[in-house]
Amino acid sequence: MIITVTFNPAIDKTAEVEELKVGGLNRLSNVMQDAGGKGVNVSKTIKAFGGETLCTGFLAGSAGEYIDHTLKDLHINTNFVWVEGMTRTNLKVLDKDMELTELNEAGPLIGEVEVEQLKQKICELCKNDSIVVLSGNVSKGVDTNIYYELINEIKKSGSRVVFDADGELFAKGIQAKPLVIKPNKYELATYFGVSQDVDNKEIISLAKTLLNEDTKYVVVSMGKQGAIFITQDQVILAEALKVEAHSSVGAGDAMVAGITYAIEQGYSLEEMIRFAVAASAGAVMTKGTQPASMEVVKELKNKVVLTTLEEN
Ligand SMILES: Nc1ncnc2c1ncn2[C@@H]1O[C@H](COP(=O)(O)OP(=O)(O)O)[C@@H](O)[C@H]1O
Ligand SMILES: O=P(O)(O)OC[C@H]1O[C@](O)(COP(=O)(O)O)[C@@H](O)[C@@H]1O
Repeated sequence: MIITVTFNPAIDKTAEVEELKVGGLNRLSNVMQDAGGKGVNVSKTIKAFGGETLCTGFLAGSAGEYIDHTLKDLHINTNFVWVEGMTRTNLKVLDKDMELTELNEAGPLIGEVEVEQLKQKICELCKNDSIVVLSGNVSKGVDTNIYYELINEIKKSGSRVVFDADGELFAKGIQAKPLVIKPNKYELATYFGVSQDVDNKEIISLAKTLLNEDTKYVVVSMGKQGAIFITQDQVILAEALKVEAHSSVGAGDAMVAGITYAIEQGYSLEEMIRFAVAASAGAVMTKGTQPASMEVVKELKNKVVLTTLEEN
């Protein structure tokens, strides 16, 4: 079972505008909304692959109810901790050139008691063959040490962790050595304090320092430039697929879902990469944060171009 944890889910509102005018009036078209947030998107994608998944995290108010119902309608198991306030709504605006502007709310304030409830719930849900995806921002009131603590607890139960966060959450979380880390290029550059224009050679040498006895995969996603998969034995560059883009929101989450599903299914590294890159390209082809179907992903995965950059 793949368990996803979303500390700060969101209704993702995606809308289009000809040209975004900062400080001006923008009239939006093609507005749509999805149940979102990083882990929620991962679960939606796993379900689209035919996998079994459960979503946990915090939900609040009518926006939380919308997310819970939407997931249940998709036959995704949910087991959230309900808190006071309102789950956030994040606005994603795409202009005619597919340039994306994201306006993400902070989310409800979470108290220590609720954090403890969620920690306990996650520990109860973990079986020794579970894979737990910890991804995304946390709301106010949650200590940035949270992922570090959770990864340690989850590993004690014998479960494996796939981790996708940024800033302090990332910096602290990776110290607990999750199985997989998926920073994007900018998150990696920020963590190491290097230029955002970092080249592939430097990305690889920095990412390699994050590998250890437990962290076996570091995946650096680079948007349209593809992704680099780094393990102790191999470094593989996967080009992004050239697809008709409708929304890149959720592409990273689809990649995380692809990696997680591949690990659960016991795919080879090459199959994992093909699957993850195809899943992310498939997500780009759909509007909003809708996942691509398994049929589309299977078709796309044969088109992924891989280059082995290093092999031991
Ligand atoms: N415009 C695009 N066309 C095709 N694939 C894309 C595009 N944008 C992203 N992807 C795929 O999605 C993956 C994750 O995207 P990225 O933007 O790096 O993640 P994140 O959302 O976590 O920042 C990329 O490695 C790539 O394979
Ligand atoms: O938790 P964060 O970092 O605020 O991100 C939340 C947002 O990220 C998303 O999960 C999309 O993430 P990606 O584009 O990185 O896949 C949205 O659904 C959501 O609004």
